[in-house]
Amino acid sequence: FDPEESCSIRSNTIMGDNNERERTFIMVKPDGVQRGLVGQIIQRFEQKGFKLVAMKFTWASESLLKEHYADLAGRPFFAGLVKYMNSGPVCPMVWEGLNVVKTGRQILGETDPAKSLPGTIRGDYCIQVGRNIIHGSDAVESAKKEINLWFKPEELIKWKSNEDPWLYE
Ligand SMILES: Nc1ncnc2c1ncn2[C@@H]1O[C@H](COP(=O)(O)OP(=O)(O)OP(=O)(O)O)[C@@H](O)[C@H]1O
Repeated sequence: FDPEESCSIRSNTIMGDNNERERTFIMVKPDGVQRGLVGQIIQRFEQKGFKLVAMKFTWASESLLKEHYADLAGRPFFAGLVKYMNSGPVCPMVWEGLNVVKTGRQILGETDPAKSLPGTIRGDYCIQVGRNIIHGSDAVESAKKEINLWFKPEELIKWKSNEDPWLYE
C-alpha cells in the first residue's frame, strides 16, 4: 500500500491535477506562543477543512518585522508593535482553501479583541489590541506578499489531501 499513490489517484480522479486554491498567511504572535495557543489555532484551521502548506517556528528579526508591517510605519504604535513582535518566537504558517483569506479573517475575529465575537480566536483567547495573539492576511494580494516575505518557494509543500473530495463538490 502506497499512501502517496492512493492519495494522488483519488484527488486526480475527482478534482483533476490543478487543485491549488487560494492561500493566506497566518502567524501566531509571541503572546500566542507563550500562552500555549499554537495547537488550538492550528486545530481551528484544520477542523474547518483548510490545508496546511507551510509552517515554521522562528524568532523574527526587527528588519523582517519592519518590512512585514511597513504599511503601519507612520502609526504611533509602530515601535511598540515591532518590539512586541520581536519579544519571542512566532509560528508563521500558510493555509490553503476556497476563500481562505476572508474566512481566515473571520476565524481570527476583529483586530481589537474587545470587538471580536466569542467563537473567534481573538474573541476567545485575548483581551487587548496590542496583545492580539495572531496575524492573518487581509487580502489575496497581501497574502502573496507576506508568504513571499516569510517563506522560500521550496518551503511551500505541494501535497494532495484525501479530505478534498469530502470538502469540495
Ligand atoms: N491601536 C493599537 N495599539 C497597539 N497595537 C495596535 C493598534 N492597532 C493595531 N495594532 C497592532 O498592529 C497589528 C496590525 O494592525 P492592523 O491595523 O494591520 O490590523 P490587522 O490587520 O487586523 O492585524 P494583523 O495584521 O496583525 O492581522 C494589530 O494586529 C495589532 O497587533
